[in-house]
Amino acid sequence: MQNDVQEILYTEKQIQDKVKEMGDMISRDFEGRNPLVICVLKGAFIFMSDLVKNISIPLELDFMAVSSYGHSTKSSGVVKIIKDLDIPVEGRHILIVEDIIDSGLTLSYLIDVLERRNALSITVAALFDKPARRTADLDADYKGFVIPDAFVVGYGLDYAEKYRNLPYIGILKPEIYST
Ligand SMILES: O=P(O)(O)OC[C@H]1O[C@H](OP(=O)(O)OP(=O)(O)O)[C@H](O)[C@@H]1O
Ligand code: HPA
Ligand SMILES: [Mg+2]
Repeated sequence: MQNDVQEILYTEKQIQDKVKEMGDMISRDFEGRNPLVICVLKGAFIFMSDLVKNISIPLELDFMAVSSYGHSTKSSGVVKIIKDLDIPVEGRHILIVEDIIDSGLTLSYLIDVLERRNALSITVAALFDKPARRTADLDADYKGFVIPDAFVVGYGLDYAEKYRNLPYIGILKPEIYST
C-alpha cells in the first residue's frame, strides 16, 4: 500500500466488479439511444475508460475538464471549465461519468450547463458518493459505492495532482494535507 494512504476502502477487484455491474445496467437501459458519454476530467479518466469497456451498446464519447479543488481538500465553490466539449449536446441523451460526488457543486454546475444547451436527457453515473458533505441537492442515477466523510485518493482521484494512478481507492493520511 502507498505509504501516504491510511486505509484502503475498496480494492482494485472490488472496483472492477462494481464497474462491470454498472456497465451492464447502462447497456440495458440505453439500448437504442446512442448516448453521448461525457467524462469529467481529470478525476473520471480511469472510471470512464473501465466503464465504457463494459458498455456493449453503440455510444459516442467526449471529454470536459473542470476543476474546483485545486491543491486543497475542500471545494473552492467555484467550478471552472478548463476544456469544453467538442460534440454538440443539443437533442442528445447525455451520460455524465463522474468519479465522485462530494459537495455536488461540480455536478450541479455541469447539469445546468448541459440543460441550457438543450440536452434531451441527462443521466449521471458516479463511482463514489460522499453524501456527508453534500451542499447541492442531487444524486447519481448509477452509483458505485457510498463512502465515509474522508478525503480519498486513487483510481483517478487526486490530492494536489498526486495518487491518481493508484488502482484502489483509499483514505489519505490527514497529516499529508494538514502539514
Ligand atoms: O462534488 P464536488 O464537491 O464538486 O466534488 C467532485 C469533483 O471534484 C473533483 O474534481 P477536481 O475539482 O478535484 O478536479 P480533478 O478532477 O481535475 O481532480 C472530482 O473529480 C469531481 O469532479
Ligand atoms: O475525497 C476526494 N478526493 C479527491 N478528490 C475529491 N474531490 C471531491 N472530493 C474528493
Ligand atoms: Mg481533484
